[in-house]
Amino acid sequence: MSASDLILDAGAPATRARVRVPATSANLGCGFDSLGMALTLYNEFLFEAAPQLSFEGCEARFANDHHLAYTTWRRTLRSLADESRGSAALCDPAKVHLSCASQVPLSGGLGSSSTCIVAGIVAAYAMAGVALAREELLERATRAEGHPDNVAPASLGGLTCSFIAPEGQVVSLENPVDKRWRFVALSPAYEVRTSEARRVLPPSVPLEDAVWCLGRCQGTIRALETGDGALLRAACTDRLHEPYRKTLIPDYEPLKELALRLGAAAFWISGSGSTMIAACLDEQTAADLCEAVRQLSPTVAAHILMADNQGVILCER
Ligand SMILES: Nc1ncnc2c1ncn2[C@@H]1O[C@H](COP(=O)(O)OP(=O)(O)OP(=O)(O)O)[C@@H](O)[C@H]1O
Ligand SMILES: N[C@@H](CCO)C(=O)O
Repeated sequence: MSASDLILDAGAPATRARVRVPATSANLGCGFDSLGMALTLYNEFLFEAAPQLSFEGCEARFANDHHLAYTTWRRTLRSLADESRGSAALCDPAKVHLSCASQVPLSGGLGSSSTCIVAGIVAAYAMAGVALAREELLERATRAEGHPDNVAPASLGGLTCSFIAPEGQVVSLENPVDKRWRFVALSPAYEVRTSEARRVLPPSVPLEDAVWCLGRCQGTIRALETGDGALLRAACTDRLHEPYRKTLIPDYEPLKELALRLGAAAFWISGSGSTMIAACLDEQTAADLCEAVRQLSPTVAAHILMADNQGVILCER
């Protein structure tokens, strides 16, 4: 195994671990359930041995033993102990303080659940002192999330194209994103749950719609890699999920019309929504769009982001 295959080196067992995980935009239009990209918006989680179980920095509804980062951390520690790997002696799952600093909106579409899952796994390995290989992180995180398109870029950074091989192995191909791209994330105040957004999809799609997306996927990857706005405009449109899901997002049509009129190269529903992304090739277009969105839809939060080409990092242990 080469050093680049490792997310984390083995070390001494530790009583604390602080992990930072980027937000992610899945699908990128035509790459339903396979493309994803990490963005410069972060959730940070500090796990620390404490006299009792306690939570800080998260909404009251999550401050309990069902918190997704906590349950993932606890399950991962148990599984490492079952496999007799590392030492969990310093971290009693019932006695931990979880402190969260969250930038990723909870309205959905920017991979907030993946930040919890990836952080819980990395923190458990760090505290047990076990080395973590990228394949192992991808497989554990995909099993927990159900699909790899958010957890892969959250783990590895950049733009990833992922699929699950017949033997169950998660394959994820990384592509760096051109630094000129600015991604304007538009997050309405209302939430769209992934489960609800999957329910509105048809069980099968016409062959021509599947074909529509195949070539466009490669075009979208190339355009994001090279900063080719005309190619992104031509390639980045979808027929597999957006036509069905836009009905769940009342702001979709007016914001798409506005973004394309002001010069964005492409506009997509981020993940399963409700967040939407406008891809712009320069800072000024992105700033103009934010200002126009403030006028048109003041309840929609607008963030100008870049691609994160790094993925999860262990900040301290
Ligand atoms: N910061 C957080 N703290 C605790 N739980 C969280 C947090 N973020 C997400 N979750 C859990 O994940 C659920 C949201 O997952 P969901 O997949 O619907 O949204 P998402 O990951 O933001 O969207 P998408 O996968 O479309 O990008 C929440 O209901 C909660 O259970
Ligand atoms: N690919 C997933 C991402 C959301 O988690 C979907 O669109 O349902």
